[in-house]
Amino acid sequence: MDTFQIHVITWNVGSAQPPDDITSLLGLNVGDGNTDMYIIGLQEVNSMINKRLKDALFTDQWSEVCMERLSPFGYVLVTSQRMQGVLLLVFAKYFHLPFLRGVQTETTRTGLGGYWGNKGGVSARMSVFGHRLCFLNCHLPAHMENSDQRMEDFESILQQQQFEGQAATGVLDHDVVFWFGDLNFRINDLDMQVVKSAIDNNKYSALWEKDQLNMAKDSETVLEGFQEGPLKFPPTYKFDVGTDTYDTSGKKRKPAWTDRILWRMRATAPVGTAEKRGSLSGLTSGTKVTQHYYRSHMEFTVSDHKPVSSIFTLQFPYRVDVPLVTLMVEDEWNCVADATAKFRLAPNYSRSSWDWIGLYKVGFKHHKDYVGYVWAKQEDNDFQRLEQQVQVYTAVKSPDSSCLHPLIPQRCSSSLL
Ligand SMILES: O=P(O)(O)O[C@H]1[C@H](O)[C@@H](OP(=O)(O)O)[C@H](OP(=O)(O)O)[C@@H](OP(=O)(O)O)[C@H]1O
Repeated sequence: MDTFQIHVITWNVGSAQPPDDITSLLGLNVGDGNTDMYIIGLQEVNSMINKRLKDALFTDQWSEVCMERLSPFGYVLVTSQRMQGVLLLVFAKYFHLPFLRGVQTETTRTGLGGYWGNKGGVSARMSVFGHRLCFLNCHLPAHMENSDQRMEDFESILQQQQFEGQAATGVLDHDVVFWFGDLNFRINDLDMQVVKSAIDNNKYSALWEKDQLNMAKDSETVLEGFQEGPLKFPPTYKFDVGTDTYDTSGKKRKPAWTDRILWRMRATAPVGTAEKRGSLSGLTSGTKVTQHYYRSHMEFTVSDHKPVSSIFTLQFPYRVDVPLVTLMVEDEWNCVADATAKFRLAPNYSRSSWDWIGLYKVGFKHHKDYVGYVWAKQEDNDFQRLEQQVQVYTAVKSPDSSCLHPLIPQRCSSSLL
C-alpha cells in the first residue's frame, strides 16, 4: 500500500485580512514535510465589490499568503475556486502534478433561495494516482433554528454538483470525499452556562450528543457513510475578534462547533445489497483513510471563528504513476539554440491541438506561473511517433534561464499532465 498525506484546513475568516504568520496553521513549523496536498477551505473572504474588483485583477490576499508560505516547501496551487466569500485552494507537491488528472471545480449558490452565493458550496475533484478524490467546502446557513435548512442545502449542493466525464460525476461517486467548512451546526437545548462550564472543564462529551450534526447523522440518509473524528477541541465559534473570549456582544451566541471536517469513502456494495440501508459500512473502494489530527487553532484571533485542521493518510491499494508525457531535457541551455526538449507520449495519451508545453521558474507557485510556452503541435505524421522534439526558446521571455524549471506539459486548463 502506498500512502498519501492530505492536510485539510477550514476557516471562516470573518472578512479579515490574513494574519502575518500562518506557519502554525499550515503545520510548517512542526510537520515532517510529508504532506502531499493541502486543501484549504475558507469562508467569508472579504467580498465587498471594490475588493472583488481588485481580487479579479490580482490574486486575493488569502490565496497570495497561502502561495507565499507554501511555495518554498515545493507546493503549487493546482486549482482554486471562489464563490463570493467561499474559497477553496488545492495545493500539491510539484512533483505530483503529472499524476493529478481530470481537475474540475463546481460551485453552488444556496443563499436567497439559490440566487446568492453568500452561502453554498464550492468543490474540486481530480484523480490522484488513479484514485478519485473530491473536496467540498461549504458555508451553510447560520443560526440555531436552521438545522433542517442546512441539511436541505447540503443535499441540494450534492444534487447540483455534477462533473463532466463518465466516471465520478457526482460528489458522492468519488472514492473519497472530504466535506468541510462553516457547516454552522449548533448545540441544541443546553443553556449557555451549561455549555460554557462543559468547555471550561474540558467535558466536551456532554456537548457531543446535543450537537446538531451528530444528531442528524442518526436520521439523515445523506449523511450515511460520512465520518468525523472526535471533537476534542473547544467549540470554534463565536469569539470576540482579537481574543479567545466567547461572544460578549449583545447577540450572545452560544458556542458551537460550526467548523467541521468530515470524510466519506465510496461504498462498493456487492450486487443485490446496494439498496439495503446499513449494508454499506466497511465496504470501500479499496482506499483506506486514517485521520491523524483533528484540532482547532486557538492562537488565531482575526476572526470570530477559529480555524480547524486535520491531517489524513490515504492508503492507495495501487498507484497509477506512469506519466502520460515524459519530458527529456538532455543538456544545459547555454544559448538560444540549445533550448530544445524532447517529449514522449504514453500510447494511451490522446492528443489535442490545445496541448502546450510551459516553462517555469524553479519555485513556481501556480500552474499559471509559466514564463513562456510553445504549442505542442501535432503534425500529420506525428500520429505515428511517440517521441517528438520541440524548440522552446521562441516563447522564453526570461533572460534568467539559469533558474528555469524543467518543462511541465499542460493540457487545456483542467489537466496537468
Ligand atoms: O445573513 P447571512 O448571509 O446568512 O450571514 C450570517 C449573518 O451575518 C449572521 O449574523 P446575524 O446573526 O447578525 O444575522 C452571522 O451570524 P453571527 O450572528 O453568529 O455573526 C453568520 O455568521 P456565521 O455563523 O459565522 O456564518 C453569517 O453567516
